[in-house]
Amino acid sequence: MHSGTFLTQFILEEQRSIPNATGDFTGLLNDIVTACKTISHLVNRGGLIDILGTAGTENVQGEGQKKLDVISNEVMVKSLEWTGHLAAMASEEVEGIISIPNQYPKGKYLLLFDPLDGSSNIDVNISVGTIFSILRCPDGVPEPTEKDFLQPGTQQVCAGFCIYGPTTMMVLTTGHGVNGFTLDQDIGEFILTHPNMTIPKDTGEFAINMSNQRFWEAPVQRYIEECIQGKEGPRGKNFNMRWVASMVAEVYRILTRGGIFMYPWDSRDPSKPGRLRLMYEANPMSFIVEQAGGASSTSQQRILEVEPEGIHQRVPVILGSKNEVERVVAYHKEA
Ligand SMILES: O=P(O)(O)OC[C@H]1O[C@](O)(COP(=O)(O)O)[C@@H](O)[C@@H]1O
Ligand SMILES: [Mg+2]
Ligand SMILES: [Mg+2]
Repeated sequence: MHSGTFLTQFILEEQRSIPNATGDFTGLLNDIVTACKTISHLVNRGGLIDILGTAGTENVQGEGQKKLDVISNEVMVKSLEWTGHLAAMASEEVEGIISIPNQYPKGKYLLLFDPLDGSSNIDVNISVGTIFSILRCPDGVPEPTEKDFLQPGTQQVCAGFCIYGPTTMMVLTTGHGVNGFTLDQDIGEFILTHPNMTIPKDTGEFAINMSNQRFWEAPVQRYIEECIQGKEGPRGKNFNMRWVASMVAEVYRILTRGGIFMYPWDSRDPSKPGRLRLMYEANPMSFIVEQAGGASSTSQQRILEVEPEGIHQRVPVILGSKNEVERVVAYHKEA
């Protein structure tokens, strides 16, 4: 595909490469694109319309919801429930499965999404995004339940994220590499601007929330300590650090210039396996990172092979440039 291709055309071309394709998948992706364009518009309006600040409610994670968490969740559900491509949905902001109202036809796909990623950055005008993962609904299941969603990340049909930053971009994979599209606000279309995004195997840039350092396990302490020691230390090279606190922005940076992003297990709340959610953050981002030549691990196993136990379960996340991720995993094995 040459740069300048419209996303709609790109999706249609992809569909043509799938034997007996019905157009269901293409239709679903177009619905998601429409929802993200709507959220992009709202995010961009910010203080001009009453969408900043807290909603005064809590989600299933026990986190305070921002108005935009609730609004973007509503936009996703309302844009997708009637179109006939989905059997059911699941969202970071909704405890149970979101079923398709009876008046609408059902489709063969399951959608999981984080409607607004990087919520702590909304009010301070830093990039946020939407993350999504598409699975097939098991055959013969008219009314999917949570267990039908509990498929390992290797079963994803498609994963993507939209980042609402200086430009609005959509990053997608259907298992044939990773492509980035920029929203042309003038014509309201996503245009292919970043074909075949790939992550360099090596990097000199790490991203982790350093304020949690005292709670990390020894292998993570060792890895970060060695990065900080730089040229004078065992790594013999200097490292730079970044932390945006929006996973979409961290992953987009890594897709653009490499790097390693870590949100490891920490002892702040030992009962919690991690901060980030497997089904609508770690799995879609891991599919994208691996398709771009990177790696993604819990420190013990490939994230995409984790057997899910619940739609809101959390996992430790270490992803990015392959050689660095493998080094962190090796430090855990040695420990
Ligand atoms: O506030 P912290 O500990 O730096 O965590 C930041 C992380 O939390 C998140 O904001 C969690 O996602 P949500 O905003 O969707 O809840 C990630 O995007 C980000 O990487
Ligand atoms: Mg998130
Ligand atoms: Mg979120």
